[in-house]
Amino acid sequence: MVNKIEHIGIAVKNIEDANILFEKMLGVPSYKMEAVESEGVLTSFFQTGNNKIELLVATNPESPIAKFLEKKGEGIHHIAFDVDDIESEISRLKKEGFVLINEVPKKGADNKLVVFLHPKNTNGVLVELCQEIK
Ligand SMILES: C[C@@H](C(=O)O)C(=O)SCCNC(=O)CCNC(=O)[C@H](O)C(C)(C)COP(=O)(O)OP(=O)(O)OC[C@H]1O[C@@H](n2cnc3c(N)ncnc32)[C@H](O)[C@@H]1OP(=O)(O)O
Ligand SMILES: [Co+2]
Repeated sequence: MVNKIEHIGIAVKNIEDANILFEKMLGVPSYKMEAVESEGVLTSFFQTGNNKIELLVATNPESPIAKFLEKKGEGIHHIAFDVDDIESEISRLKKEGFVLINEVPKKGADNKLVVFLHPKNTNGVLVELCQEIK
């Protein structure tokens, strides 16, 4: 079962500038910055009530964020849903015919295991499922 929107990922070109902008907008500073080498990203997190905003900048040219910025420009990149049991969600969604980009959960940012659903089969929305690592 999906609990809630955990975060919304936003692709940006310059994370320092975006940090200043989002701090002004939300009235709170970024609470953490974390690089995820396997994804080629540097992230910055803002708490917004029960949910978060994740700013993402590319750290190498092969990064999904670099490709996204090239094709679409800055903007909303993905929606992440919080789940209790990522393995059971993976089997449920596979049975429902969804295409997973990775079937084995990988380590994401902010202490999470993550998998992605391909946007081609989800009305053009890149969906991330994440489970807290306990
Ligand atoms: C750290 C972690 C965390 O929160 O813990 C994160 O969020 S990491 C966040 C960064 N990591 C990821 O995004 C990992 C999962 N993403 C991927 O594997 C990739 O970005 C894909 C989604 C498979 C797209 O790959 P790639 O750009 O190489 O393929 P492609 O250019 O052929 O794109 C295939 C089609 O998907 C579209 N497409 C690409 N990225 C998209 C996005 N974010 N939202 C919606 N559509 C998107 C393209 O426009 C294209 O559509 P057309 O065919 O119509 O032209
Ligand atoms: Co994310």
